[in-house]
Amino acid sequence: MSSWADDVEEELNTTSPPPTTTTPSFADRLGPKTTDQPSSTMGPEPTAVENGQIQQDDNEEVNDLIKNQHTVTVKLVDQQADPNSPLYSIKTFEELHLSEPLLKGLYSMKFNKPSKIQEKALPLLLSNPPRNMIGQSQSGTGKTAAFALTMLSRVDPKIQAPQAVCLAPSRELAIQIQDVVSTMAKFMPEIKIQLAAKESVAKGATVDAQIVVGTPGTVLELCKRKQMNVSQVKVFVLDEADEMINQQGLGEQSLRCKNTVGRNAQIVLFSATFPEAVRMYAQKFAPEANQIELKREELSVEGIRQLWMDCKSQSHKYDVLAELYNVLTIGQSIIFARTKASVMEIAKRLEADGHACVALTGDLEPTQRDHVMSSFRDGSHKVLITTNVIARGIDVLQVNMVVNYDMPLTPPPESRPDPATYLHRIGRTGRFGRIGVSINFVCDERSLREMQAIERYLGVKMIKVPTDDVEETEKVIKAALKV
Ligand SMILES: Nc1ncnc2c1ncn2[C@@H]1O[C@H](COP(=O)(O)OP(=O)(O)OP(=O)(O)O)[C@@H](O)[C@H]1O
Repeated sequence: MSSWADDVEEELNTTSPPPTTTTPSFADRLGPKTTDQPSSTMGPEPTAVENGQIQQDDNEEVNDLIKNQHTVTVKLVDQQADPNSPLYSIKTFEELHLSEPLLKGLYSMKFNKPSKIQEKALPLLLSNPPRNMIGQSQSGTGKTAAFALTMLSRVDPKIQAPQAVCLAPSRELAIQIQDVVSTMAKFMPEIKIQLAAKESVAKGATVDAQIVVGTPGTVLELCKRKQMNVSQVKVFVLDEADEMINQQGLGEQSLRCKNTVGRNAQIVLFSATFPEAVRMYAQKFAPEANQIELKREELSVEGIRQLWMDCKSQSHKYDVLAELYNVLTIGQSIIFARTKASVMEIAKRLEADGHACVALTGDLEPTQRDHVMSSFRDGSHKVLITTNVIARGIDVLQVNMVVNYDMPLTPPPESRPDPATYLHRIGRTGRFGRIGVSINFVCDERSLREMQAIERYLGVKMIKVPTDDVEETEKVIKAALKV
């Protein structure tokens, strides 16, 4: 009989990659670039900037807002499941019969009531026998807690080996998830949570934590080196699952990880976006899964005011950004540029012009990345310039502005407008019912069309603010942010 390590080796050699080339991308489904008419799946007309209704208030109020914003479609695999059953959706965490220490952990995080996705997903995630899940809800609505609770509820503290594995697309997100799970497990000292990202596990050390949160490359590497035995894994989670299964490289690694943990694990896929073609693949990845789905017109987070600025040229974009520095530092801001080189260039120029900021790209060493991220999280830096590397999942509540310095595009050679990445980028603000502002910089016909394609796809109308009247623009932004 082959050992688990042999199985891993075999998987690494034999598993075929997911259909990254045959699966049409999200952008493939965009309408023609030149059409001005909205698509028939347009959502409600966007609200005006000054109509921002969502208050940045206490958790209670925010929670109600989250719960009441949208209806979600729940597709149950088990058609016998009774939608009127009290377990179909829950109003309190107590109804889940979680262990006392886990409930204490939740309350210590001030999670007094479940959000809508938690309310719908948790009873399904925790039911027995375990069922796979494909869960979707808008950015910042509490998906992490849903899968964190699932992992913490299913592991046996007496077994000192990995029983739940959660994979994320970036080091920063894996660290954040590990932090959330650890905080939630604060009163469960017998449960260990291990980060599995570059340089987080010493060479030769054995991973004996019950829960492992990491990036797929490192997890595979640890399995291959026999530092981690995944034969007892009961829950396998992919956060940002559409990206994890569909992006070249990541998709292949995620599939190998899934095949390595074996057939019996409960597969849990979560994301704010599941483009249709990727959803079909997700259904193969997590067979017979219960599904919680959003309609296209529900994808946008209502608390985020989406603005745009008509810059004269590429170089004018920098001047406009520098002029906005005052409003960028009201709270915290993330500026997304397309390439690592432009991220570094923008950061260098801002610093030279006396505007403090930090830059994060995949080129930095892990320790540098951690340093940048913690200086942003602790507020010592208020402006972060980055690429798509942290477009997803990052939860820094003080971020109230996001700038798309360059519009998001799918990877080359297609390089088409990418509504999914757009949603994830702007979703770094407006977390859990808070107010946020996003600004798109447009500087020519092409970038205008890219933005319009995203507008049409999402059924939103972005509001133009002037580039030659900083005071007016500041006024609009401050009104939107209610400051
Ligand atoms: N039940 C709850 N009560 C209060 N706050 C909550 C609750 N659930 C989650 N939160 C908070 O909401 C914020 C957003 O949660 P989370 O990061 O899980 O969102 P997400 O849905 O995973 O977003 P994304 O799609 O961007 O990854 C976090 O700061 C989290 O602490």
